[in-house]
Amino acid sequence: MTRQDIHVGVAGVGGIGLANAAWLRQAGFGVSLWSPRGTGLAGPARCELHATGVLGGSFEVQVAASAAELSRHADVLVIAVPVNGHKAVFDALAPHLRTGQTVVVSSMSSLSALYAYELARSRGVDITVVSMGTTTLTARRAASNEVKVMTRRTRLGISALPQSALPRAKALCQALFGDVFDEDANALASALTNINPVAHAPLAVFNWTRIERAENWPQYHYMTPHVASVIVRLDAERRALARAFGLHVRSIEEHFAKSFNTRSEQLADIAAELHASRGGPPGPTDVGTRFLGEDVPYGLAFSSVLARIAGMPMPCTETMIEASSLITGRDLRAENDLIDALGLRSETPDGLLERLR
Ligand SMILES: NC(=O)C1=CN([C@@H]2O[C@H](COP(=O)(O)OP(=O)(O)OC[C@H]3O[C@@H](n4cnc5c(N)ncnc54)[C@H](OP(=O)(O)O)[C@@H]3O)[C@@H](O)[C@H]2O)C=CC1
Ligand SMILES: CC(C)(CO)C(=O)C(=O)O
Repeated sequence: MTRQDIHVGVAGVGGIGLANAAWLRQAGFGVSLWSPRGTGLAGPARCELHATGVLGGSFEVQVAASAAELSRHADVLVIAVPVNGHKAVFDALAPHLRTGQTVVVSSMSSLSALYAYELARSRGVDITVVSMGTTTLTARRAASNEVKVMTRRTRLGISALPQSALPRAKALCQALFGDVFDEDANALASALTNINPVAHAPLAVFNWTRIERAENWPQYHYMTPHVASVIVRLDAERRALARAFGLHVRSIEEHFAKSFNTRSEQLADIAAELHASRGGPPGPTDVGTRFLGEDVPYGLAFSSVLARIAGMPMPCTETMIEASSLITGRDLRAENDLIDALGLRSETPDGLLERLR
């Protein structure tokens, strides 16, 4: 099979969906894009996508009008929407999935990959679901068909459901995205590897007035030493939670070193280094930011439920969930639609690990 014979359907036309599409086209793969709620990119059936930054060029991609159309010709599906949309996107795709397809979830949180895998199996369809706890590229959408690609990560973790599919799934991802993948123990390790919740929630809460006034604030400059110290405490709880499930996940400092080649050891110094070298990205300027609206329900609140079933306390995580809910005026714990769909509250650690094999 040559690259032109492999067709990738990308769900999501935000920064990551467009960046993945541009990357895959320049690598020679066929690509279709789908805007799940229909607000981001509507027909015609083809469009020219423009990328700037670390990946530059113009690329022709196909535009799918529905989940059915996206899946019809796709060998691989890439899910590139905030986790708030994962269940809805999988529910829409489920009737159209075929045995043998691979679904790549990037980035994956809250075990959304397990939801997709079990949903397909309940319909008698055997797919492989690949989880990445982050993205291969970082990017921001500039217009409906324009993306600024900020960085390409040097290493990131990957896992597969079923676990036995990992060697084949890793080889496929290397063909698609390059030789940048390390193996995570399972999908829970990939979910807990996602450091956005521990980094983004304090950044957003402690810079809230900047967000509310829509100021231009370079986010690593405002990851000040005291804010960094809160992130480090949340990160310690995230790693302790992983250990309670017999898993090792790398620290936030290691994550930045692997993602962006930073050299400093302490998080506050890493933030200063990133600000000096990149000057950005700018922090969010919208009170609906996914830094709280995605990362608290699907990251911190998910961890809180897992901590309860593992019988361990997460005091800083709980405080941050409450502070985020208070400032947004939302019950962010209640916004996660995967926890109950996966039956996590009544699960046991061993039972959950068994489902991830
Ligand atoms: N951008 C980055 O550099 C990084 C992003 N990530 C993660 O990658 C994922 C994608 O990020 P990014 O592309 O920046 O996000 P965006 O917010 O830009 O994604 C927008 C896309 O997601 C779709 N979408 C949003 N909410 C929903 C929903 N509730 N249901 C269905 N579809 C929805 C939109 O659909 P429509 O077009 O129909 O409006 C649109 O296509 C997120 O989980 C993010 O946390 C992780 C690390 C870096
Ligand atoms: C680009 C980066 C690293 C900023 O926090 C990110 O992870 C995101 O936007 O989700």
